[in-house]
Amino acid sequence: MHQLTLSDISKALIAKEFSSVEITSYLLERIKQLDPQLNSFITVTEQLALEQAKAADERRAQGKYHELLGVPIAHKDLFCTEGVRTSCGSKMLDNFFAPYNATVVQKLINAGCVTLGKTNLDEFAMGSSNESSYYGAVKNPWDTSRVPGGSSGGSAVAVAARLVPATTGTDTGGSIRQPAALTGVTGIKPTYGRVSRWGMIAYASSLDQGGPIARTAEDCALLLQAMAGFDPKDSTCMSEAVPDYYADLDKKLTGLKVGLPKEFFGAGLDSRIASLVDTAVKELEKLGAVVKEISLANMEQAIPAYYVIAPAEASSNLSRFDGARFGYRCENPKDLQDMYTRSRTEGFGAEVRRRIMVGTYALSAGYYDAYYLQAQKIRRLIKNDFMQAFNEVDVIFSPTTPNPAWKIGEKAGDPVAQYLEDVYTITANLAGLPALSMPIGFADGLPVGGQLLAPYFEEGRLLNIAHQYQQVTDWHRQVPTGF
Ligand SMILES: NC(=O)C[C@H](N)C(=O)O
Repeated sequence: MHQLTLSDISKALIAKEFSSVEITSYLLERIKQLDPQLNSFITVTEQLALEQAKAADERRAQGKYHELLGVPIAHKDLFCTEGVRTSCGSKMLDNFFAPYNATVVQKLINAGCVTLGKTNLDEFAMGSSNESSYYGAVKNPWDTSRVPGGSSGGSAVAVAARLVPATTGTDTGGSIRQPAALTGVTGIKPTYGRVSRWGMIAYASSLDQGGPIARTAEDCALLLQAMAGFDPKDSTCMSEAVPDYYADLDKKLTGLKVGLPKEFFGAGLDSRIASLVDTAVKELEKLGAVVKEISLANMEQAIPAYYVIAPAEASSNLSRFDGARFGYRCENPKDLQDMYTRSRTEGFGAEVRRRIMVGTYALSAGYYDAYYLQAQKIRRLIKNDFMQAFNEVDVIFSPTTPNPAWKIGEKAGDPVAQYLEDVYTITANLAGLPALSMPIGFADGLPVGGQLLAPYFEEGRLLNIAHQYQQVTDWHRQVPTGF
């Protein structure tokens, strides 16, 4: 049963081959047995899941219909879930039980999804390896001595290890696509404003975007359909109508113009990944695509710009965690100042503290012009590069990451080495564009992802291309040994 995809499960539930309670109990048991070696869940909501599954079966018996009715999923533990711990991977929120559901969570509940639990992540989504979680590192099921990527590492691993057919994730600089690539699954970061951020604990508000992680593009389409759409509670959420992603999946790719940005294939790219991207491009050509070299000239500036803007926004967003209103408070504070200082020092891990300090510095008087303002100017140049490229091509293709999964601990002492792993993913966030990662092969047994980027609100195009690619390849069907 665990090898079934989200859409297989949806169809089987509709055909009454099994009930939601049956598939839910089965997966809960599987999580119990297998997750101790992976650590992909922070909280398993067994009782809630069984109640929701029972309710879904009852709704179905009454003739109610939704593709997702009774389908089990899990949420990255930074989406607020009513009455359930929402930790953000931090000691700071270890005792925080959200009093309400994030819009994404509520929309999926309304559709009839069953919540199996909350998945592990880098603390406050800051990281590319899932090692910074207060709840411990997540292991990659393809090689448990390696990282799964981050920050949505738990979400990607739970899908890759067949513990759950699909999960939600969030992506600020690659947090959906990079772990999807490193674990051999499919994930899409929608256009900024496509999915509501209400109830998603904020990291960098101008970059954060929620999206689905699943085994196939088809499953991502199903889930995104239910997640996307206008929300009056998020002022940056767009009112653009949500197209039928599922209906577009079967479109042929004849004449599709695919751009290969030359800057994404330079120094630093693992040669095994370069050759897998090459093979994937040939596959797209066989499907009718026309390939063209393009240039995204300012891409080299993306990492420095992102690692000023994201920490700057984080330093502001995380100021609310002061020991007074939310989460962790230190023992026996001497006075108010001592409470703030010790609660924050003890409640946040090293990487979060580093980013708060970098961000506070970049925003402080005298340095604002030198760093933050410059970074914003680069951001605009990167967006302009994309706009120009999309005058020439329909979609851009690149590697998702420069390297496959590395050993746990290997880059732990060198934050910049980790930041460099985001080199191909962060431009989409800086420009606000939709981007998808799909499995395109293996480098010595480790999964490799290919990234597709499209113009604003063209999520349907990305899902269509990935779906067509997945009809003629079987990388997404490979299963890690033992799962
Ligand atoms: N949140 C993300 O998208 C991950 C990114 N590597 C970061 O640490 O900012």
